[in-house]
Amino acid sequence: MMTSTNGSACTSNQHGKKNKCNQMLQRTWDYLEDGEAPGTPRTPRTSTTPGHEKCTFHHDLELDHKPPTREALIPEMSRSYRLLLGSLGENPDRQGLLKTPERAAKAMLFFTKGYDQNLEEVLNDAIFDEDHDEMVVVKDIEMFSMCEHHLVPFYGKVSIGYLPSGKVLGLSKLARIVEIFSRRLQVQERLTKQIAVAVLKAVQPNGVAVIIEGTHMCMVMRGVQKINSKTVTSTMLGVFRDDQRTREEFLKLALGN
Ligand SMILES: Nc1nc2c(ncn2[C@@H]2O[C@H](COP(=O)(O)OP(=O)(O)OP(=O)(O)O)[C@@H](O)[C@H]2O)c(=O)[nH]1
Repeated sequence: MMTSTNGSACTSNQHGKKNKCNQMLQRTWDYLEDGEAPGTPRTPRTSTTPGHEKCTFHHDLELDHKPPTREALIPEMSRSYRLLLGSLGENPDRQGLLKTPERAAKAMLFFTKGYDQNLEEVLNDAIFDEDHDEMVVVKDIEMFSMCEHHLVPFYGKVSIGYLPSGKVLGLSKLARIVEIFSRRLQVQERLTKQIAVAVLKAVQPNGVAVIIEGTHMCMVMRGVQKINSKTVTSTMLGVFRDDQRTREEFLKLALGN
């Protein structure tokens, strides 16, 4: 993990592109104003259950806030895994498999625990006023997610950069943002964008850049079985999108050894 300060970092002011950057950021802000959590499907909230107003998990699933906790899902999930074992021709009552449905249910809840987190709670107000307007990069953040097409893992590393505009974010919070959105059923492209938009929402910087390098087990263990293939996705917002030098500096810092 690193924070990089480089005297040659460019800002939107230096390159006279502030208006263009602002337009880009404004479009992203318009997008944010529609949704409570970045990337959350814009479905109408149906529940008024007190205490669950910010519950993106139930929002995502369009449930009416029942059951009240994710743990309450375990019995039904366990029953589903038991059926699955039977479908595989296994005997779910044999000694080695007796607790497997419940273990599998708990594991799946862990793999998708991001549904139960929201940005505000995770940030915990660790946003600091700071007169620092040069690039901050945290690179090689480990990421584990679940492919929404095959329900198998994809994993890799995430690098995040932003150009502060009066506020900086606690460094660990960048990694926590990765956890919120990776611990869900995902596609890599959406994950990349959600992370970038969350950083934008948190500190309203002059720009955000996110790059993810992922290995998809659905392409490794099955299907096309290409064990060395890697998928690289990026999202560039604000000055990172508009200014080539800024983008190049980020890529050098994020991808360089
Ligand atoms: N764009 C994108 N595609 C993904 C991601 N994860 C998995 N996929 C792809 O989703 C596609 C699903 O294709 P289908 O043809 O419906 O499913 P399939 O028969 O299992 O496909 P194969 O994997 O080619 O065997 C595959 O091409 C996967 O590689 C992701 O994060 N982003």
